[in-house]
Amino acid sequence: MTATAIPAHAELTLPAPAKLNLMLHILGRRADGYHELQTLFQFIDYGDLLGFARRSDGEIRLHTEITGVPHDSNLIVRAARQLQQQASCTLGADIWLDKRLPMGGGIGGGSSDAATTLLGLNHLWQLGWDEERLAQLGLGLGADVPVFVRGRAAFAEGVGERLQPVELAEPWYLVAVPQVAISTAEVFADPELTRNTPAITVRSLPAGGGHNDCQPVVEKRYPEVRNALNLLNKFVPARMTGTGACVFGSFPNQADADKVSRQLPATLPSFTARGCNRSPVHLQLEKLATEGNA
Ligand SMILES: C[C@@](CO)(OP(=O)(O)O)[C@H](O)COP(=O)(O)OP(=O)(O)OC[C@H]1O[C@@H](n2ccc(N)nc2=O)[C@H](O)[C@@H]1O
Ligand SMILES: Nc1ncnc2c1ncn2[C@@H]1O[C@H](COP(=O)(O)OP(=O)(O)O)[C@@H](O)[C@H]1O
Repeated sequence: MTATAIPAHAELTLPAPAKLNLMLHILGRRADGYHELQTLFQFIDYGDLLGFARRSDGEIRLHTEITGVPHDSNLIVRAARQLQQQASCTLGADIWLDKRLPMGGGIGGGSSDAATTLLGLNHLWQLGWDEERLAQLGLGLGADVPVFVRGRAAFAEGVGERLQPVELAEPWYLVAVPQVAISTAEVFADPELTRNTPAITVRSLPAGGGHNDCQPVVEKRYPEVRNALNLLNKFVPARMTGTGACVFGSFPNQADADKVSRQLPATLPSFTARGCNRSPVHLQLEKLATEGNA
């Protein structure tokens, strides 16, 4: 990836935060092969940044390249084009991305970029779409897009599209990034995956907050993830997010999280960030709306 800073002439700059799956239970497999899940999503105050500027010629141009992701396959471009088409909007957009989130790590960078694009262009193009409509469009781009569009920590069911907002503690997290790419499809296709965890309700979360059914399968296939969990478990109870590879632990404050981060080996990069029940992108858009009304 070439690091293109967001230029000064961007009209709007918005964050695209990461998410953690604090637990992820697999209840069964649907007829279409997709898995029924129950998961708890919380955002962290760490992520990518996107810059937007209107174009009058209707073109959608992402000016930042991500190695291995062709321009037209990038979720940002796909989100922008679908919104433009469905809203019959004649305006286009220049878009810049400051990519900070590791890709394919289970922290939802691509989905969050797509959601921030929908929210940002809805604002810039003055489309007036509500979150419900944006979330429905987002679901077609990926199962995790709706929660980023809604911007509230949530208990999710189905493939992640049925969302119940929740108020969780907002600790500091240390997120360790094992240097391995994991295919979500491969994890869900594993014959050893547990697919029959009994359903719970958001009011009956098990002590310890549940578990991640994908973790044992990933630990078995990827020693890098197993080692990361073992290392982090020496300091704090550690868990994997999504289908991996990232693993995380929670801390009462930033200093404690940073201290452990510094003790991890250089072969295991990590970062620390605050958990948040409201997505930073929504807070920023609300701030803009307040300033606009002032
Ligand atoms: C399981 C989660 C939890 O957040 O994992 P992460 O991607 O964040 O790690 C997500 O919901 C992932 O959703 P999403 O990111 O849309 O999944 P995709 O990459 O499109 O899925 C790739 C493949 O995994 C399988 N798949 C995915 C989701 C699901 N609920 N059941 C499945 O069986 C399907 O075979 C699908 O074709
Ligand atoms: N803007 C984007 N950012 C990251 N990945 C993208 C983007 N657009 C498309 N992708 C593709 O989506 C895949 C999953 O990305 P990502 O959301 O980072 O993973 P995860 O859901 O595991 O956190 C990437 O490997 C990449 O091929």
